[in-house]
Formats: sequence, C-alpha cells, structure tokens
Amino acid sequence: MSTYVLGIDSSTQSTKALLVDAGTGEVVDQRRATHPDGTEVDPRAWLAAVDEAAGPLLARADAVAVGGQQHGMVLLDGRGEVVRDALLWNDTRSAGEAAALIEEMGGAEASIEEIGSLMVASFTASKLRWVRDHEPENAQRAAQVMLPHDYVSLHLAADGTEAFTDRGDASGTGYYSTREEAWKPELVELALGRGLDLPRLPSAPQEVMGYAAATTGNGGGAAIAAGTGDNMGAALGLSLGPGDVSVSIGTSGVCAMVSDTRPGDASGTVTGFADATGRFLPMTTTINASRILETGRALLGVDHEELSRLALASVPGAHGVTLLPYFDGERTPNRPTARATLTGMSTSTTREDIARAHVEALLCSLADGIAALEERTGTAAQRITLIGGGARSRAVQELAPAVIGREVTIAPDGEYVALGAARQAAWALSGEGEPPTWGISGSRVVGADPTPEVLEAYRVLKERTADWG
Ligand SMILES: Nc1ncnc2c1ncn2[C@@H]1O[C@H](COP(=O)(O)OP(=O)(O)O)[C@@H](O)[C@H]1O
Ligand SMILES: O=C(CO)[C@@H](O)[C@H](O)COP(=O)(O)O
Repeated sequence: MSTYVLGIDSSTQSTKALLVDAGTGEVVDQRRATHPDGTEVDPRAWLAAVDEAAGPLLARADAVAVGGQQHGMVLLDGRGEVVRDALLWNDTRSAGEAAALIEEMGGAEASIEEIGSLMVASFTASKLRWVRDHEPENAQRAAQVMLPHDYVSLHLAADGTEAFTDRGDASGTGYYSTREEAWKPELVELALGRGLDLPRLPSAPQEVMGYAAATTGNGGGAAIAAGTGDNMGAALGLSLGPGDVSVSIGTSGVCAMVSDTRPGDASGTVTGFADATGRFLPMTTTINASRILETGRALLGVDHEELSRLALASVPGAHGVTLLPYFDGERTPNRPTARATLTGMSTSTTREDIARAHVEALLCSLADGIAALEERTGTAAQRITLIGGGARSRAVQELAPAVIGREVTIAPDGEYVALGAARQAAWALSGEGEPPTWGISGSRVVGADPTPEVLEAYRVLKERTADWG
C-alpha cells in the first residue's frame, strides 16, 4: 500500500495542496483556494484557504509540510490572536525603515554580516519598525511574530504545539543570522523597541516538528515537517543541483540558485537566504512579474492566449516600444516608490507592440536577475528552468530563450513549491539523511536566436530613470 504525503503552498495569490505518493513523487490529488488581494491581508484568510484546499487531503496523508510566501509579518498577542493584518513581502511602506535599520546596524556590509542580506522593505524586521513608529498600540500588544508558513503550519498542528519555522524562511526575516544559524533577538528589539517570542527552529532540516490533530483516515495525526519559504520549497521541488537556476514567474519574479557557500552581496541585488536542506539559496526577487502580463491583458482587454498571440505577432524590440515594468514599486532594483514607464510609442504603434513590450519587460527583468546571480555568486547557470503561473504563457515560453540569450527549460506545468513541501514531508517521514529522489519527467528545452538589443534597450531605460523613484 502506498504512503501519501501532503505538500502545501500558501503563496501570495492562493493556497495549492498536492497529495503525493511518498515513494515515487507522483501527484495523486490536488486542490486549491484563492487568497484576498492586497499587500496587507488578514492572515486568518490563509487558514480558511488551507482548510478548503488541504483539509480533505490531510486525512489521506502520513506527513505534511507547508511552503509559504516569504517575509510576511504575522503579529499575534499573548493569547495567539491576530494583532493587525499581515504586511506582505510586496508591501513597500517600510522602505525608509529598512534604510534606517541598515544604518543602525552599521551599514550595508554589517547588514550582510549580521543577516546574510541587505535589508529591504520586504523583510519582516523593517515591518516591525514601521509598526513601532506608526502603530505604537499594536507594537505594545504584540507578543509573538511569525511568518505566513509558520502561522499555517501551527493551524494544522494539534492544540498545544509550540510555533515552529525553518532556517530557509527565517533567513528572510532580518532577525536571523545565516552565519550563526540562529535567531538574533536583539535585532527584533532594535526593530520594534522590545522583544517578541520567535518560532522554534529545527535542529535538522528533516525534523518532525509536530503532529496534526488526528483526522479520519490517517489513523493518528500526520507528522508535520518544518515547512519553508516558497522559494526554498520550489528549489526542493525541482531538486535543484549545482549550477541549476530556477526562474519563478509568480506574483514575484525570482531567480534562485542552490549554493554550498554563504552568499553576501552588499549591493542588495542578490539576497543570501538559507535553503531548506542546510545549504544556501542566493536569489534575486522582483515585486513585478506575472502581474506585468495581467496589466498588459487588462490594458488590451484580452485573455492570456490572445496576449501571447499579439506579442508573438510583433517583432523583437516591439518597433521601439520599451516598458520598464515597475508598476507596484520595485525591489530589484530597489525603487520602492517607482511606477512603470512606457517609451518609444509612435502613431504606428500597434496592440501587438504593446503586448510584446509587456512580455519583453518581464523577461528582461528576469534576464537581469540571472546575470546578477551569476556575477555575484561567480557561478555560471548550467540550466535555467521556468516555473510559476506566468511560465504558462506561450509568449513567455517562446521569447524567453531569445531575450535571455540562452536555452531555457520549461518545467512541466506543476506546483513546484507544494511539491517541494511534499518532498520535505516525505523526508521527515523517512528520517533519512537525504530527501527522497523524485524524478521530473516531461521538461522541454527551448532555444531561439538571441535578441540582445531588447535587453540593451531595457537597460538603457532603467539607467535613464534611475533617479525617478
Ligand atoms: N496561461 C497563463 N499565462 C500567463 N500567466 C498566467 C497563466 N496562468 C496563470 N497565470 C498567472 O500566474 C499568476 C499566479 O502564479 P503563481 O505562481 O500561482 O503565483 P503566486 O505563487 O505568487 O501566488 C497569476 O498572476 C496569473 O495571472
Ligand atoms: O519576497 C519574496 C522572496 O524574497 C517572494 O518571492 C515571496 O516569497 C512571494 O512569492 P510568490 O507568492 O510570488 O511565489
């Protein structure tokens, strides 16, 4: 009889749950539920979504793990009640607070030394500082802070379980040291002006952190693994090896590479997170990714397929139309108050050109991310694999190798964060030294004639607008 494990991705836009055969990695059932929009969300909405998406599958699982959107600040009081809506990774209001914290820590190099990354508005610590300065009553009421995946894991656990997290997600808080592999409570105090309870960290990545309340079918509570940040989950789901780069087109655009050495980029372009296996996950992250395509769709009044058809009917460079796609402010580059810029339009500009400019803008920002990752880690990408909702776009798939200038692997359509969480759950269940080996079949490698002029035009516009926000 097969053993099943449940992997959950509680990401920005939705919760996805996969029931997976622990022996083979085959997905046997899956469900999803949507999340509210916005960069500030009542975290209880994620609990309702996990109940809807994962509830019916949990009874069939012997182990479960949760991957979640990184950095979000979930503040709870002494009774475990929500103090205020969670501020998400893409909420840029704490940009000034991030800059202040860097200075108080002793500058960019000191930030890298302390937490492994340069603090930006996305990081939880900067959000704590914002609460201190703008909502002192909430700052006083708060007793514990946790990340989205910690909050969802705790909801699944039997009553009385202590909150827990993992080093991968912890490394994006701004109060965890990737060098010491430990919390830095003094950085919570620096940010908020007082200490808070922090979730328990595992002593090994495959540790069982608790058990789900017993549900009919699993004969007792499923074992709960530590879970992790969604990008660490994707790395596990794709079984990233040395030189593999994953490019995720979700709400965020993430280029990530597994590394044995602790990264450190004082420019802040590459964040030096930990992964879910004991290694590191240098990454670049943009705030604008799949929503660039959504905005193009809305402007043109078309569906995904028509946006692709239009984009592919134009030419490289969209007849001179270039889009700098910082619609919601941007984090890479660090321009939290920026807005998008569209240039080069003439009276001959067509709908096809506008569609093309949106797709090329997304791909150029990802190409910049890959280049930065290679430069700052000194490691050339051997294989570039596209995943995430936006990677379903036909135009993205066809134009990616041209804009990036290299062959690109299109992973079979799937939920790789949830698959990675399932792999972590299977690992915890096995107690082995390494996670199970699960193959991925059906990947497609695509190539195209490179169009370096497209990236060049994007970089020129990026440079020209450097002081616009
Ligand atoms: N066929 C498609 N073409 C382009 N984008 C798509 C397609 N299908 C879904 N998406 C986009 O994928 C996004 C969601 O991707 P997902 O990876 O689930 O995001 P997140 O992890 O941030 O919640 C949505 O913005 C949606 O518009
Ligand atoms: O902030 C980051 C990474 O540092 C984002 O990648 C979030 O983790 C959200 O991911 P998605 O929901 O877009 O997948």
